[in-house]
Amino acid sequence: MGLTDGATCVSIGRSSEVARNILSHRKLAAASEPSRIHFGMANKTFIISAPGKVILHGEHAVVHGKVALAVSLNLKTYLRIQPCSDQKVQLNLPNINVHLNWKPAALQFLQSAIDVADVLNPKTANQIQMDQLRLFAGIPEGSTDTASISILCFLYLYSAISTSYGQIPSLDILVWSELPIGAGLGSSAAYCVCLAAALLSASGAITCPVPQEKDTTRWNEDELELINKWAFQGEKLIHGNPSGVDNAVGTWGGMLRYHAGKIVPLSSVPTLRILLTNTKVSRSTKVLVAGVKDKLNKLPSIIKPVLDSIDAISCECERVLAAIASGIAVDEHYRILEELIDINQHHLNVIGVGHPSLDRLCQLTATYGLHSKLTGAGGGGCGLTLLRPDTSPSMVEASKRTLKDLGYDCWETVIGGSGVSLHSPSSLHKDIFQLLCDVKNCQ
Ligand SMILES: Nc1ncnc2c1ncn2[C@@H]1O[C@H](COP(=O)(O)OP(=O)(O)O)[C@@H](O)[C@H]1O
Ligand SMILES: C[C@@](O)(CCOP(=O)(O)O)CC(=O)O
Ligand SMILES: [Mg+2]
Repeated sequence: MGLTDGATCVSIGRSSEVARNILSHRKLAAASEPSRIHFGMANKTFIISAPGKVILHGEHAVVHGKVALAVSLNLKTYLRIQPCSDQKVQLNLPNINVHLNWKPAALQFLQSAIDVADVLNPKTANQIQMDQLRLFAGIPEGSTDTASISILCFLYLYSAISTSYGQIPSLDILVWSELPIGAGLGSSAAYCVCLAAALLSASGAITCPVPQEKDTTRWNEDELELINKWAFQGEKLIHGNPSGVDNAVGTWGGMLRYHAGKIVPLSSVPTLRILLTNTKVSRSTKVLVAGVKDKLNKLPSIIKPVLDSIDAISCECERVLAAIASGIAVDEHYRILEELIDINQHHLNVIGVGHPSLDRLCQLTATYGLHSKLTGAGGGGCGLTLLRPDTSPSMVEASKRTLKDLGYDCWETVIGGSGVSLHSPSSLHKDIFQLLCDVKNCQ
């Protein structure tokens, strides 16, 4: 589908016939009139957001086919996309100080290296393709720094999506996140979900449901599925072996039960009060996930039962949350939730993803009668603390003060917001819009 900017008529997508047929068969293409995307000027900017996530239970075990419960956060990653009159593809990643541009003709060379057999079921990048992308970007072999990984992830999604669905024209992409990066709150997945949604829209593979003034819209279910699949390919590049839970939350939002690729939204959940603490100890999800796999391979009879127990914790937690939501024995069920948090934190230490900074978090909150565990990949990063409905504001303030004295960031969070969305600029908080516009525009 061609996405056009009325007067200036900037076409930003021409799907190949093959992709168009498949997609229209799946009702992915616009049903009637083609959608219009308005690019070019400040007021024609197009903005996409995807939320971060908190894993309540099941991190790491979920990589090995166990159940995880995860919920979206009110902290998001934002992507600004606009056409670039300068015949360039620009990538601005202000969080990590990356500002690059390429000639589309040069990127076309990359597309010939990416073989995409099935547009609805994207294949994982192979080593030869990754080497081509790396050489193209001038990234030395074995580089694992943040910038290199983020650039490779963009180049892969750009090349594979334009090979699959249609040439992506010159455009200026900026991704900025209010999430701490590399801290267990799913910034990598939010980055991939935003990129997948933007590039699929620009290629014409999915529609562009342009939001009304001051409004936000979302894609239809088939389109969300496609966004999620491509975001998962991006996560593979960043994480090595992701479970898919983070990109599922980034795509659909809300609270989910994730089990071996099966995503079930949880309908019966109480409003949970959660304190999030960022220990600011940096770590890499990829390294931690690989460490658990090594332990499992080395000591299967010891580690497997731990993962089974984490699975049981997630299932029990789901049951208890439903009971609380129905108002059944709320106090008693909160006690069970606290116990599950304590047990899981011990398990996560056993499988080697704890950290002294997280131990301190747990000990400190325990002095206030509160229960904490790491969330996400661990090894530092963030932990969550469950607050009861009746935990007093003074108790929360006191624990926050003590944690901040340790140098940690600490805030009570809002959970359960929507997944990947398209925003009209006027629907965004003006500070966020300003921030997205302040970063250098396409010349
Ligand atoms: N806003 C962003 N801009 C650029 N890269 C990002 C952004 N958010 C995430 N990333 C990429 O994701 C990586 C962090 O992923 P990961 O280690 O899984 O931590 P987490 O997902 O818990 O934040 C970063 O090193 C970077 O490559
Ligand atoms: C450890 C894991 O369960 C979650 C990782 O989350 P994060 O990247 O630390 O936000 C890995 C995964 O599920 O892919
Ligand atoms: Mg991640």
